[in-house]
Amino acid sequence: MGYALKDVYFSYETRAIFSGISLEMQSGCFHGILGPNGSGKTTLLDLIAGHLKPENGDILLDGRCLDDFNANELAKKCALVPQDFRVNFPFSVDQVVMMGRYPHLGRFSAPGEKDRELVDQAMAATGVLDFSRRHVTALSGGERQRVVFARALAQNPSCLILDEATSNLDIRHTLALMTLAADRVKNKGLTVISVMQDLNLAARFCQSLLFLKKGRAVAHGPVDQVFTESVIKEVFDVSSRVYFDEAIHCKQVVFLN
Ligand SMILES: Nc1ncnc2c1ncn2[C@@H]1O[C@H](COP(=O)(O)OP(=O)(O)OP(=O)(O)O)[C@@H](O)[C@H]1O
Repeated sequence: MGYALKDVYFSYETRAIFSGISLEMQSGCFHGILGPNGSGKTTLLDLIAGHLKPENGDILLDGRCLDDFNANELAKKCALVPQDFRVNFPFSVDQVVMMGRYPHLGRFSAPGEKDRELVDQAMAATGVLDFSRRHVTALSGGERQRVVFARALAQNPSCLILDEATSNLDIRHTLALMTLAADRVKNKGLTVISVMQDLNLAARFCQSLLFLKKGRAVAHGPVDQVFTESVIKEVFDVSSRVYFDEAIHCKQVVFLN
């Protein structure tokens, strides 16, 4: 189970982004999506999160067409951490993270003890507890990104969709959040689908990689099979050396251009 795209077409007005893409992303796995700027990565995430609708073709989640889920059902299953999150209203950090619980609350019910507990756990895991009373409008980019990550964790989804979710984070917080996501994949069966710009981070934390170029899946499969110099050359037009790094037990790349 997981996501299946079947012959999906999508355009922004007259600009075709996907012209019949088909692929599967298994549940309980850490998937990375890589590709040059403009290759369709964010568009793909918006399609699988149900924010955009395909013109043609189907997107299935656990065997069920996305169109058949209502917004609340989908929000219980998937949480998206977008590339850029801005709010103009001065909500506190705590309030924003609690928003992750809204899909789980009854229509007129207030958050209960369990909701509070999940919010506190999510804030602790992302290191935002120290500034939980501050306004999100007054945070740095990296602090705000961790708050949005915490909101997604509080949502307690079976699928976490990350759009360059660590792009503003320092290396310590980047490694901490990637490790947290990978641990939940391993121990709790979470599915993670993450757009990443950093190839080495992707090779280290993902189990499966999808390389997109101009809306086409150039390579898709286990890291060991698709993380190669020839795929990187074809997708990014950059020469590289891929090697196995003994210190972290995974493939890594250095760029030669
Ligand atoms: N709302 C929109 N209207 C029209 N064109 C759009 C819109 N959003 C994105 N595009 C175009 O669609 C293409 C794919 O965009 P997308 O954001 O999916 O790329 P991406 O791979 O995520 O890029 P990046 O690495 O720069 O974030 C780009 O050429 C972009 O200019």
